[in-house]
Amino acid sequence: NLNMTEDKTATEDFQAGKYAEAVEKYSALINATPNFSSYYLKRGQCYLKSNKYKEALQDAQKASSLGEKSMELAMLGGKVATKLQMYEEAYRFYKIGVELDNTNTDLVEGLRNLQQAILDEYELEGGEDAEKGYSAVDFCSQDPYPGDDKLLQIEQKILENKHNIQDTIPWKDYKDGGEFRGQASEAAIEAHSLMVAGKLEEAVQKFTFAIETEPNNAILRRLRSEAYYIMDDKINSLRDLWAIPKNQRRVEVWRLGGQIFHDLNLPLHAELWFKNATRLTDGKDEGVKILFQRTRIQRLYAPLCNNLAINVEFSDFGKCVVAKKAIKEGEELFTEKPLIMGQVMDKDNNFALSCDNCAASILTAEDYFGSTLETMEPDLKELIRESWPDIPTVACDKCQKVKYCSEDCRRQAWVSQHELICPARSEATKKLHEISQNLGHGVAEDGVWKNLWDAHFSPLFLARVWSSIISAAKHMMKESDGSVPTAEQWAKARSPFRKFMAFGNSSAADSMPTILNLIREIFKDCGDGVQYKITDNEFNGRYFQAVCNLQTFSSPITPYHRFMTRVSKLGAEDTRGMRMLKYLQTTPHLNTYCGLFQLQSCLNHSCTNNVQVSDAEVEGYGGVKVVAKADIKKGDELFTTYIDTSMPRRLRRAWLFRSFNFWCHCHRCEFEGDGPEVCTECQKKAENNSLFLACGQCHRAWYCSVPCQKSAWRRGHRKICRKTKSSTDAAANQDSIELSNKEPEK
Ligand SMILES: C[S@@+](CC[C@H](N)C(=O)[O-])C[C@H]1O[C@@H](n2cnc3c(N)ncnc32)[C@H](O)[C@@H]1O
Repeated sequence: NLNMTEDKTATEDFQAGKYAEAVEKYSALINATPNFSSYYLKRGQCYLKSNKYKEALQDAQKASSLGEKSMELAMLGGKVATKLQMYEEAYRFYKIGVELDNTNTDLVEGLRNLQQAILDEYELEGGEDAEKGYSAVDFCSQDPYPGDDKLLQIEQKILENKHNIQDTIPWKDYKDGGEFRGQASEAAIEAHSLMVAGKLEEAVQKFTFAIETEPNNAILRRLRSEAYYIMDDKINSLRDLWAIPKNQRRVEVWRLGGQIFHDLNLPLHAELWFKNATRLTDGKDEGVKILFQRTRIQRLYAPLCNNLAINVEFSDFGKCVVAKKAIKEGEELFTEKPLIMGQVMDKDNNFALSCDNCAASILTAEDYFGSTLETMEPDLKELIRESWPDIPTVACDKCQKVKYCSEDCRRQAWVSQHELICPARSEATKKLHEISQNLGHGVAEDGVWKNLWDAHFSPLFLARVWSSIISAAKHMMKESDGSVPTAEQWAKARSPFRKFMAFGNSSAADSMPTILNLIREIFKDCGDGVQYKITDNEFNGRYFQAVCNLQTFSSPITPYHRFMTRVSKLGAEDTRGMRMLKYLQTTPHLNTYCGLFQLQSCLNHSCTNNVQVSDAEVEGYGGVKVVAKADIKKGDELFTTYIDTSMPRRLRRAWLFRSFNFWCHCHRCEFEGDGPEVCTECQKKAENNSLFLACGQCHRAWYCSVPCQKSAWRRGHRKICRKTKSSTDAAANQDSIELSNKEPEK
């Protein structure tokens, strides 16, 4: 009663515009009943009115973590998060409203403002003019992988035994061969002319004569090597390069040698030679760096693509997936289970109902039917007892919180990562689990409850990456009876994660200090005398690795589905099947996880994607499958989509930039325009308030003239031009409310 009176006077203060007084009263109410979401919501509204956006957002987040789901909350959180430029957070709040009533005019207005804010930021950053593609090769390292030295020795044996190329070739009394003398010089000039004229065999003969006269001339060797290479005689070509002493090999020598090793399928040598070419050019020769990455990507991924219709290659935007042969629409291209998986921040997830190691659902009949199970007809109960899959669910025996679908999964998880991050291990691990449960909220160092984490994946995911690296290194250390892991063991433990690129242009360490400190605390002492210090750089790197590569997925087949299958197989004479159906109306919610997938993460984004990534069960694990959405020609790149592609061009691009840090370079972005003010083809601006005409078919490109329209059509507009459907008309008119009710796929 006391609360009701206080609440009433606080509301009166609010209505009278006395926000400070109202805040005081709501704060007192919150102190008395800290778990009542409505007071946070009301106090948040007072803060909003007083332009105290941070405080308002904290209250909205607290109300949300207490289970509040109302239009008021959606509007409060959406508005203040937009003001604070926390667009993903704003979108999360507005989605609560969309689920309640997506026609609400305030909500539509709020979403429009959110779109505008994102677009404004895009313009502020310079929009199209500021776009600079990143250089993918610049953030791909050329460091060797652990074990590369041994592979190099094996290649060396192949070179000696199969190609008869020995390690050392005598090269005595070398004189710099800049000046050719007498006969050798004449022969060399003749040979060069023959080479230019395409008379390669004669050129080789002349070079051979010149080399016999002056055997230690590096230039002659290189030229003859080039002639051999054009004649496709790779071994002789290589012999000449090999004969040149290392300190005399110029960039062209290292590059050509790298190419030959690549062609001979000796990738370790190819990498070594390209690396030397990179060194000699101070890393300024993009071409040679790309050649290095092509070789490396092929050696790392060819074994994974052996029996598949796809290959992984290296393109301008880093790795990409390419069709090895023609692919038909609907064809399944590959399935994959994650290298590592973790939780995503979704309030609908209940992780007690799935296995923390393989994502399989561990839903019991009791979980699914709830109290109806008690009142069900006995023969149906019997059917459930007989046919609902029996899952030997176990909990971690230390924390009793994390659940697994089997003893095997429990053991696997413990050894591979859970031991170090089990909530029962320390105060820090406990806190990190709590923050994850509270969807990223918790008490910061300053004692204030706030949002501590700004990503759709849980901070536990990052902790899991480190714990799996440290666990692997410790395991190797123990196997070799060491007292600390060696540098090689650390490198081996980290190497699986090297496949995932990381790119970001902010500092996660600066914006999420509480989480960084907690994670540091967790790994400060990893047991057995092993310590791990996480630098800001490493934190940022792993964070952006997750941002750029994580894919959400669910384990799609639950005990409910298996039960359904069994029920559907009951004969027609068995009436239990029909009677059971009425209890099976609701499909259970599938917990969403995120994972790093080695092949799937090589798929680039396009706003006209030709493949679709969806959930799959892979060898008993939750995973993904990739299916062709259209016919794909041999050699074409495969693209997935990371966002809702019904948005108009500018918004798609701004959204991709904000969420994934890149400006989309897909075909559709190239051949669609932003509006009638600028010619999509030649970028000319319309003058005197006149606007350019739109493509009559798709209404998504505008041209200043017929020649521009024709040129665009020829260059590629025809590939993306589709008749605009009524549902996307709005998007074409910059009026895209689709944003509000479609969830980005990634
Ligand atoms: C999951 S990875 C895709 C594979 C990536 N190319 C690699 O080398 O690992 C996502 C990253 O690829 C790049 N990317 C993907 N699609 C792109 C596109 N349409 N335009 C520009 N960059 C793109 C971005 O850097 C993005 O963060």
